[in-house]
Amino acid sequence: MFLVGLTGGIASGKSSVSSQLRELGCPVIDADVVARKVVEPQTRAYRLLVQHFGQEVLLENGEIDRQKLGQIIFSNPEKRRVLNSITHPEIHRAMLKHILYYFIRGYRYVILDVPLLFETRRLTRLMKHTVVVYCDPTTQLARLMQRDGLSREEAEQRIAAQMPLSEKRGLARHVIENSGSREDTHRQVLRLHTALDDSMEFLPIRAVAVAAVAGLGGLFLYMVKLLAC
Ligand SMILES: CC(C)(COP(=O)(O)OP(=O)(O)OC[C@H]1O[C@@H](n2cnc3c(N)ncnc32)[C@H](O)[C@@H]1O)[C@@H](O)C(=O)NCCC(=O)NCCS
Ligand SMILES: Nc1ncnc2c1ncn2[C@@H]1O[C@H](COP(=O)(O)OP(=O)(O)OP(=O)(O)O)[C@@H](O)[C@H]1O
Repeated sequence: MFLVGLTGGIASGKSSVSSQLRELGCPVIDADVVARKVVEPQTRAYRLLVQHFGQEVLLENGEIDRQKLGQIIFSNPEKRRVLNSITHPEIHRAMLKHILYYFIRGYRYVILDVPLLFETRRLTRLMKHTVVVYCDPTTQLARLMQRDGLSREEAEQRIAAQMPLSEKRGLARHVIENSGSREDTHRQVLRLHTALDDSMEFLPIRAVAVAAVAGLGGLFLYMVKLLAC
């Protein structure tokens, strides 16, 4: 099995592309969804968040107030670093479990939708393919302001909290240009899907695992036979 890292900038269109890939039958793990699960009440990350950011980042029902936490961390790099140091190890652990699930089910590849893929070098090294969903800066800003109801200043702050999208584009093996129409993007997604389906596994891990188990089984039987003689 191999891993495909799908990334981009905030509001560049990752979710739109990943939902099209899901419709084509690809397994996709969404880091934003995982990130929400790992900070649910009773979790370790939740307790650490309350310890560091205080009760004021909680809603009345005890859940994390994501809007409030977002306002704090996107305007303060040090607090963002603290949030990342609490959540990222938990996110990576949970994603590994999802990957194992797909591995056991026999999928050839899994797509990881990770906004901060290139900001986290440890993860990047594990990817056979990297895909950046790109759109031009003006379009990105306009889409972000419209989708999240942010002022220009707030939206610019959030974009500045990530590695520049143009830099990410230079690091990726595949680029999906999403400044144009949804149809245009869909055509590129279809091409990417074909490329992934045609991609060879560098190391057929599944076959190696099966061979290793079969080999150990054979050795065991041989030993049993020897001892029985
Ligand atoms: C800051 C939080 C509370 C805002 O929650 P909210 O529901 O409003 O947004 P959501 O989680 O859907 O994220 C939206 C986008 O913001 C960007 N973003 C999120 N966290 C970060 C971060 N720490 N640094 C830079 N950009 C970020 C990503 O592009 C993401 O796709 C939340 O994003 C969070 O807990 N972030 C820390 C975990 C993280 O790094 N998640 C990104 C996936 S690894
Ligand atoms: N080709 C397109 N044409 C018009 N609107 C688009 C296009 N692609 C995406 N959008 C819109 O732009 C916004 C951002 O897209 P999307 O939510 O897919 O981005 P994202 O990269 O997943 O964002 P985030 O990093 O915040 O999770 C959404 O409102 C989406 O509907």
